[in-house]
Amino acid sequence: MNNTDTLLHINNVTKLFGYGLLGLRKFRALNNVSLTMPIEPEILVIVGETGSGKSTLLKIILRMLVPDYGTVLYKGKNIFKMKSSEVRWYRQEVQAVFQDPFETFNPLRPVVDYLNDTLKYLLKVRNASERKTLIDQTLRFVGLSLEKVDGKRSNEFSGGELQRISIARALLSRPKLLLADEPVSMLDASLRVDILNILKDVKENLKTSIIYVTHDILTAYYVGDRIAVLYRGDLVELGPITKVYNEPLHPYTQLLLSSVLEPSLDIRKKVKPLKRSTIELKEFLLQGCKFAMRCPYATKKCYETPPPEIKINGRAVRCWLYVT
Ligand SMILES: Nc1ncnc2c1ncn2[C@@H]1O[C@H](COP(=O)(O)OP(=O)(O)OP(=O)(O)O)[C@@H](O)[C@H]1O
Repeated sequence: MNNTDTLLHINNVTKLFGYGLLGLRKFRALNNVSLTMPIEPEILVIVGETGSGKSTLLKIILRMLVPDYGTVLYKGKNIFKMKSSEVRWYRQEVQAVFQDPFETFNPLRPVVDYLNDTLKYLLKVRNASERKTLIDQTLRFVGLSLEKVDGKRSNEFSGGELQRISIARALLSRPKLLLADEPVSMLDASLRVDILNILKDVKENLKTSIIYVTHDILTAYYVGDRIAVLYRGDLVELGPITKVYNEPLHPYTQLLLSSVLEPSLDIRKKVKPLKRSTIELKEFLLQGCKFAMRCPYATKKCYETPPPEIKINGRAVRCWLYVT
């Protein structure tokens, strides 16, 4: 895929973090991760358990963290080599919604001020009545209105309403890419589907692509077009979500899905239990496949040599099981 067909191209991105007493030794929180999103809108789900590198990847895309190796191209431009005018453009094009909407808004400020600020400072909309119109239009898109929101502070809204307002704030600049970091995990189950439906509308009607980060395999299936599975910084599997759910290739993906899919996946019985505190760093430091210590199929080679990326019917998996 060349750059003109590509919205986002993450190319061999590696992020090192320090560990140990002085933090002088390094582990790879992201290890040579490559991922491409096409220009056509899609919802790409990034799934993985705590510590798999999901937030690190999002922070890199948001330019909050700089990778140690690799590049990130947005519409062909290296996001870490942008001029200040390009950075402003990038902030309009790429917006984010976070897990806890109550952390997004200071309870002492009316929430509408945040929307106003985005229009004033990011988009330079100087006319106050134009700002009101844009705010009302965008709030209506998420099922609210300026009338319902005006003058109120965050503590006067439910979590679901506040998450809608966060999404509206992110949509004001008509972004082409929305990063949604666990946007429904703090909400009651009954409200989750409303927010997920808004994300689907954003893709369908505004033609905005979405990276949806989650632990939750069920909401992933509900919204996602493609899924990327991260394990200890390795992208272990990537593909269309229905194909991956119907036939997970990587033993870790099989394990993730076995908690929700019945009845044939018996891998849970075979996988070694995880003792998080001791095993996490050991896994990050493994030379070979990071899942080897838990994998029922692991051989000596899995511990020693990183598996190559194998392409199978429009999907990609990193596992020695598929190397013929
Ligand atoms: N600034 C940092 N310094 C050192 N280690 C870090 C730093 N940020 C993250 N890590 C470590 O990097 C690994 C990946 O963390 P990351 O937050 O990206 O995972 P995650 O998949 O987003 O987890 P969660 O779902 O809990 O948010 C973890 O082991 C984490 O402890």
